[in-house]
Amino acid sequence: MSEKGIHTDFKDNMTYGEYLQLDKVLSSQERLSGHHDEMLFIVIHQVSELWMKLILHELNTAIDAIEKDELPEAFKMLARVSRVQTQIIQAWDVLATLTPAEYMEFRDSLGRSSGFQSYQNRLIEFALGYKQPHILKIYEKDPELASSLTAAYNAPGIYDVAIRALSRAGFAINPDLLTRDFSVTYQGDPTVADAWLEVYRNTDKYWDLYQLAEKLVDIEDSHQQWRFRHMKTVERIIGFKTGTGGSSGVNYLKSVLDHQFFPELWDVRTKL
Ligand code: HEM
Ligand SMILES: N[C@@H](CC(=O)c1ccccc1NC=O)C(=O)O
Repeated sequence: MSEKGIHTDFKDNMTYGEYLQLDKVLSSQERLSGHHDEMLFIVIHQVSELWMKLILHELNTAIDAIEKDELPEAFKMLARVSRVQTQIIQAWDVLATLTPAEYMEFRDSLGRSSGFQSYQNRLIEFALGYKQPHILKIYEKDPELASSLTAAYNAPGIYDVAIRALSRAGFAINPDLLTRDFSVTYQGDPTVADAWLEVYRNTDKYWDLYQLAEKLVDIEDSHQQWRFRHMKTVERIIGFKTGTGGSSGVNYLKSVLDHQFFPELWDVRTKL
């Protein structure tokens, strides 16, 4: 687990600012409009992107751990993801102090840029299994980004590896699911529903799989809360104006709330 020893260029007299590369981090808040409130807008996005970086780091390592049946290690990372999600959900309270009039003072200086282009948000949604072909087109002009996004797009998401763990634990999972085309968003399967039902009915016997399922529910729940707070904060700031990224705005953000990442983990609750 430890990455110690990879780097050999430690400096005895290294300072706090050098270690954290604060020269780069703290010189990256350029208010294009010069408006006072644009600082809040930039900082909230940068903080969110930094937390997304940690989410991805944990989520991708958790995916590898689940593939290796190292579930306790995965739980540790998924619990951390949940805590970080709490932070980015609460960040909306800070942004909500931005009034419509304040935002309109600098909105034009954002041009056509939009959170729609957040590369890390896409990677998170891919890791959670939400794949939509039109998303890759957003990044066509940047071949480097496009190729690493495509790799994540084609790779199994966390729910795909959880389904493979169910199969390894002896559940009769539809074999097509184990080697399916992972670039297609998972649509649900009765064999997976049956397996989770068995896990939830026999929690003592399948304690680790039950823990895994509940950790996944925590993460989906929080991801949806984040999306909902985004949608509602956007509504209070720009109402139903169209988005700078070219979408309908709030109505588009409402429509993505419909997607369920781990459908059987929600359905099982009705059956218990
Ligand atoms: C005043 C604040 C904000 C407004 C008015 C706003 C507005 C919007 C709108 C209208 C969209 C739809 C795409 C478009 O047409 O532009 C969008 C997408 C998005 N925004 Fe924001 N946003 C705000 C703050 C944030 C913050 C703080 C984040 C955090 C990183 C963020 C992340 C995203 C993401 C990831 C999407 C893509 C959502 C998806 O496609 O599912 N936004 N935003
Ligand atoms: N889509 C927003 C603009 C926006 O929020 C934004 C612009 C540049 C960088 C990040 C942004 N945040 C989230 O979408 C709007 O329509 O006002």
